[in-house]
Amino acid sequence: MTKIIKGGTVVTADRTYKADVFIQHDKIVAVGPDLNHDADHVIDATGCYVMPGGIDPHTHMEMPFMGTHSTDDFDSGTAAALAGGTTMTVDFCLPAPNQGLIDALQQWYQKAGKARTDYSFHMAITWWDKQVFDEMPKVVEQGINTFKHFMAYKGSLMVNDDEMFASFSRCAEIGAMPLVHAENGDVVAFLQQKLLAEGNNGPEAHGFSRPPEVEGEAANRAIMIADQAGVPLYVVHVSCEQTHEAIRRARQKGMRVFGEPLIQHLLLDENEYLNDDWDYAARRVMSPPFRSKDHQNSLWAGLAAGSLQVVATDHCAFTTEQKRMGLGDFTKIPNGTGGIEERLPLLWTYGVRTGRLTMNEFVAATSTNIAKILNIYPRKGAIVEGADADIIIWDPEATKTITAGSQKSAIDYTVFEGMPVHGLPRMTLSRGRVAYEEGEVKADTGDGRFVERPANPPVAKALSTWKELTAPRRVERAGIPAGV
Ligand SMILES: NC(=O)NCCC(=O)O
Ligand SMILES: [Zn+2]
Ligand SMILES: [Zn+2]
Repeated sequence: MTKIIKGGTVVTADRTYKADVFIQHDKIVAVGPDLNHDADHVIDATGCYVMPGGIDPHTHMEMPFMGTHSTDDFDSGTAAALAGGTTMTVDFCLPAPNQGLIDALQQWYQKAGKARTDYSFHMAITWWDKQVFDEMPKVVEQGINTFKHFMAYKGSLMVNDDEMFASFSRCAEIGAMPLVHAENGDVVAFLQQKLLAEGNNGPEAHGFSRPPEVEGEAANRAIMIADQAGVPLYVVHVSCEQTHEAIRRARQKGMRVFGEPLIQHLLLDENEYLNDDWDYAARRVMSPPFRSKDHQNSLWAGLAAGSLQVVATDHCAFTTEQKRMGLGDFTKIPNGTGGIEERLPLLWTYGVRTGRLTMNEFVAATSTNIAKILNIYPRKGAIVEGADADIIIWDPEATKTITAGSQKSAIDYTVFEGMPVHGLPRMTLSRGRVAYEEGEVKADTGDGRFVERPANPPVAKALSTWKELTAPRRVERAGIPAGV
């Protein structure tokens, strides 16, 4: 099976140029101007950009959380992904208390059997003892090189500093990278109880209970712990200047820290929680919460400056009925919002079309940077010979208004309802197959494949080399033997 994409403009993280793309089976085998290869299918990309498929490194499909499960599973969630130009998702495997990592992984492989996109997992460290320590290298052997730590959700997913330091140190030993959800869970728990006691029980109190300082403190703490453990760090859902500042400062000091804003935090602000309609506000409850416009400006600036690298979604979609579990007590509203179908069109419309990002920065933030961080580049995140043929044919002139009625997600609303977008995928190819075209998802349930991610990405190797070189060393003194 061969295909040729003709007449388009290839946009990658570092170049924009007129070129055709020739695909054989699941791989790109040639990229260049006016290719005259014979192909079984010709795809006309005149007037379109040809870009690497999006990679969303932060999703929660069918996530067991807060007494329920997120409603988009790997089937509906990855259908939505393809419709929005995303060809790979990375979900979080969450072991239950005392459950082994490998055991939990079997459950996630089973759930992900329904995926229509390629996928991988981050393994969450939700508790700590020798079994977890022993199983971490086995997880890495299975092609998972990232471990997630929740510094919030006290009493469920949260880990303490000692557990985090032990796990980060283990990551350093096995060439893996820790991720953190950075919020001070103890302070959040205190503020939640205080607000409830004062009669603040509506969804707006969710925002009051998680101020930016709570996030910035935790991010800074995780960064310093990672530095002591000698390991790179990836901070998920960076929502505010305080966290961005901590990341920026660390990077300026040479620390290997990455930051991931979400499309929701870039575009939706804290006023959403003040809406008169309880359902409207509750649907937007996620952690960290939406912030002020100043924080949004900081995140956009970080993407342009390179201090923040990746735009994700944290797609974790609950229905209105599920959100109503928190009527009368905001702490029981399942935390999470959707965005996997809208991420690329929104970032294009409000990033590229406004001049806040270049097209190349758009590709970097939605695909290439995370492919490098996750050590799957250039198999993913690139339009080059030998890469997987995960490609978007992007029509920069296509428009629509986002509405729940036409989304692929299984929930009954979208937090982006009514927002116009200008720039949409006309076609999405996943490993050379047409997976989405003109409104229709063509990939079947189960077409996705697990993508193995090898340990020791270049940044981890460089950092461990440097840490070894600069490690404290005993000064040898004449006449004083070691151990005295
Ligand atoms: N973000 C959120 O509110 N829900 C999903 C779980 C998490 O990432 O914290
Ligand atoms: Zn989180
Ligand atoms: Zn998340």
